[in-house]
This record gives sequence, C-alpha cells and structure tokens, in this order.
Amino acid sequence: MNSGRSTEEFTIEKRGVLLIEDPLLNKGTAFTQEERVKHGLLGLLPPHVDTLEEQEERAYEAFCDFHTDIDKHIFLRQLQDENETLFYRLLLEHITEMMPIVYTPVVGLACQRFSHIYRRPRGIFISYPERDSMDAIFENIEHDVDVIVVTDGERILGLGDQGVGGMGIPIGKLSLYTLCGGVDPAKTLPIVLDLGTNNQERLDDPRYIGWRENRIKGAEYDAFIEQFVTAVKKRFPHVLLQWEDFASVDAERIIDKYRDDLCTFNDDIQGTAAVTTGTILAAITAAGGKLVDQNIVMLGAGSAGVGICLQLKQAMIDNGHSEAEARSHFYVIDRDGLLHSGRTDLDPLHQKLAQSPENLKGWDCDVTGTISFADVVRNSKPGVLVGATGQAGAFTEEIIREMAKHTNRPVIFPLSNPTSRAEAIPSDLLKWTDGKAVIATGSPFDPVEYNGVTHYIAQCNNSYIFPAMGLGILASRARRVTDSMFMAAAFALKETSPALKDPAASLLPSLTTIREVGRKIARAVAAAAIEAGVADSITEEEIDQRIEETMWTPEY
Ligand SMILES: O=C([O-])CC(=O)C(=O)O
Ligand SMILES: [Mg+2]
Repeated sequence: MNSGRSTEEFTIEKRGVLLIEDPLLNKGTAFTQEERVKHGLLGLLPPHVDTLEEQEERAYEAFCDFHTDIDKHIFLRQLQDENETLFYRLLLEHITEMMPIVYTPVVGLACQRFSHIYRRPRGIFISYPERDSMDAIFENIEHDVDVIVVTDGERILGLGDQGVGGMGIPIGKLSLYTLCGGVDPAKTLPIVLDLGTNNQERLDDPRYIGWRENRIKGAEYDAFIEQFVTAVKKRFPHVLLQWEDFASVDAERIIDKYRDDLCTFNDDIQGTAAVTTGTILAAITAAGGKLVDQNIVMLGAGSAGVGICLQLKQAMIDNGHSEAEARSHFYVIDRDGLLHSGRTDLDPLHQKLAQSPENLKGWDCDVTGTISFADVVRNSKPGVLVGATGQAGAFTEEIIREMAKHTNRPVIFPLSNPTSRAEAIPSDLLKWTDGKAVIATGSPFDPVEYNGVTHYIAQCNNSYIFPAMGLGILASRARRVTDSMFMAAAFALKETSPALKDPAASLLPSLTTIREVGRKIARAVAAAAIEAGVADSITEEEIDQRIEETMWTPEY
C-alpha cells in the first residue's frame, strides 16, 4: 500500500514556509517536534502536535459550521489546496455526505460561479492565445503525471457552456480518482482548454477570469486539440488522458481520432455507457428479466445517450443477437423524434441506432414523419427508459403512467445532471408507478418512502467507473483503452449490485464501499487490457499486487 509521502523524500527541496504551503507535503499541526526542528518549521506552527484523526475532527467541525452547499464546497476546495492528506482523510470518513459537495451536484454550481469563488490556481489553464506555448506550459509541471482530466468547458454536466469555469469538473473528477480509485493525488493533473465561451452571462460578467471571446470552432479548434495532444504525448508519453464535458460533436470526433494514438477515453461517452450498462443489467436481473428481451427507450441522442445504447447493443450481440435484432430493441429519440431509417438527417453514428420501418409496422401513429416520445412509449412498450437530455421534467406523469401499464417493474433512469436537470425525481416516479419503478439517477437522491417501503436510489454516475478504470489501467500499465475494458468494467460493476441478492436494496453498492468496488472493477479492467493485447501479460496475483501498490491511502 502506498501511503503518504516520506518526509525524507521532499525536505531536500522544501523547508519552512514553502513546505507548509505545499498541499501535497503539508501536515500542518501534525508535523512532529522532530520534523519541526529538522525542516525549519520552529515557531511557524502552534505548539500542540495533532494526530491526523484530531485534525480530521477539527476540519469536520469547521465543515459543519457552513450552512450552504457552495460554502461547504469552497471550504473543502481550500482544504484540498492546503493539505491533501487531510482533505482525503476527511472525505473518506464522510464520503456519503461530502461526495455531493466536491462532485455532482454542487460542483455544477461551483463551475457556474467559478470566477466569483476563485481562490488560488490548481492544474493548468491553456488558453487559445497561448496555444503556441503548450510545451512551455507543460514544462512548468515538474512532477510525474499518471492521469489527466481535460475539459473545454462547453457542456458542463447539463448546464451547458461555462467557459473557463469548467475547470471545476477536472478538479472534481480527479478528486474522485483519488477518493474512489486510490490514485496518488500527486500524479493527477486537471486541465482546462480555454477556447472562449458563448455564454453571454459569463462574457458580460466583470469578474469572469477566462479568455473573454466567443468560442473558437472548426479547423482552428481541431488544430488546437491536435497541438494539445501532441504536447501531452511529448511531456507525458504514458499518461491516461480523460476527456470530459465537451460538446457531443467534438467529444465524438476527438475520441475517434485519438483512441488508437494514446491511452485515452471519453468519460461522458464511455464511462457513462459502462455505468449505465452495469446498472441496467443489475436492474433487469433484479426484476427477473433478461437484457435480450428488453425494449429500451433512450430520450436524448447526445454522446452519452448514444454511448449507452451502443454498449447495451454490443452486450446483446455478445449474448447471441444479430446486429439487426439487437438494434430493433433500441428506440432513441432526439429533438426531432425517434431515430429511424426514414430520416435523412442522421449521421453515420446515429444511423447505427435507427429503427427500421418493418419494426414500426402496426404503430398507431404516422411512422413516416416525426415520431414523438409519447408515440414511442405507447407503441414500443419499453421495459427500460433512460434520460440523457439535460431537460428537467422530460419524463412526464402521462408518459410514465403509460409505460407502467405495460410492464411489471419499469426500469427508469433519469440520468441528467445536476439534480436541477433530472428528467424526473424518484418520489414522483414511485408515485406514478405505484411503487413499482426500479430507479437510478445521475445525481444523488435520498431514499424515498412509498406505501411503507423504503426505496434506495442508486446514483448511476460514471464515478463508479472512471476511478476504477484508472486504477486498472495504471496497475496493468495498459497502453490503450479498449471497448472491451469498458464492457468488463460494466459486468464487474453489475456483480457488485446489492439488488441481485435483495430486491429492496439499492441497484448500486453504497459509497462507503467504493474503494472495494473499485478494486474489483480494476481487476476486471486489467484482465481485459491483457486479453486485448494492450497490456503486458501478468498473472492475477500480480494484478492484485500492483493494484495494492497503486492504491494511495491518506496517511502521514
Ligand atoms: O460528472 C458527472 O456527475 C457525470 C458526468 O460526467 C456528466 O454529467 O457530465
Ligand atoms: Mg461529464
């Protein structure tokens, strides 16, 4: 187990105030008397020497003194910038309470208010005017980096374009790499690519700290991304590069272009697809059904919606369905209605999910024009309904009641993020389905009491996948990220579902077990990487040993 950093390792370079100001090395009041003498800290700290536990208790007391979520977020981010060991220890002790504060949903608000709550820099900012200085920017990062999360801030959760404020997301995601996946925080690097913003509110805000121009698009955008990838490969040839919260069209184009070029994946497409596949598999099994028998309606055909359907379709094919048979189970709806092969506006990706006219025979609506969400639910009688639209309230009472007429245990996943964007809230879904709905959401929700039964709502969020994916990739030293690694992650996640043993339990394990769940998924990911030939062959014991060596624990 990799815990803390030995004081000896760093003090050659840092002493005194510089040591206390480095969040990766600082122990604050926990520096021992001997360390205080040795490292030039005498008089710089109050006399009492705390244990990490005592520091954690003091920090928790301070956390509880804040009354708004954004203030709690600011407090935790400041603690992270002061003392990372203490920050992660506090988070691990209070994970259920604090994950929503450092991550979704509160991180969404933190991105919107980034320029107002800004305190000090973390990670790197690459703005369009500095595009020719990327090598120099990377030179300023002196430490080794294992994982980068990068955004261009254009599609932050379901909140749209936040410009440079999008930086909150790579910071939050990398906190989860450490919290849930045990990745050493010293080896992580958040990056925002600031290509401007089209968010007028941000542009008009005198406090805005990004590059105050409209977004660069087209060939210049692609050239910038190419420069960025080249600079990353040059400075950190073995890094894992995660793309996060790009607009769908860019997200898809970028990952298609670079997936075979370095160790990289897009979390919104692949991470979201894997967690949803794993959770839907658990839901269907818990409800006594089989994936291959389900009709699945997906509301939203952005990169997340498409990614989920393509992975589930592949799971059906792996189960013996032909491509055409598998495709006939998916009803994907964009702003112009159902994707079907009669439509002339579909790009090649969306054509992979278009319904054939034969499958729409006998429908009670005109199937040559726009086919609405309500038409689809009434006619296809889905067992599974997933929302990835960013539109609050898109799952209306009428539609949910219609769905519930045709299936015993409707599986309903309003995945949009943050909470304010959810397609429906769990208490309504349970009311409209008379308690029958099997639910998972993108943001966290409290348990719901309905007719004397407590329903635990799983948070079907890619946080169950990407930190574990990172751990598996680091442990296996994988050189590329394959779809088979995501499929392995999805199936490994399914196996951890408490609902497989107890139908009243949540579909996904409690956050308090997230590191254990992460280990299991990481093992499956590492094995799949070896199987795919993108990692050197090692035994299961060696994988386990490497996972333990990689896992960082917040201790001094
Ligand atoms: O960050 C989250 O909670 C999930 C996610 O990737 C997104 O909504 O873009
Ligand atoms: Mg995202």
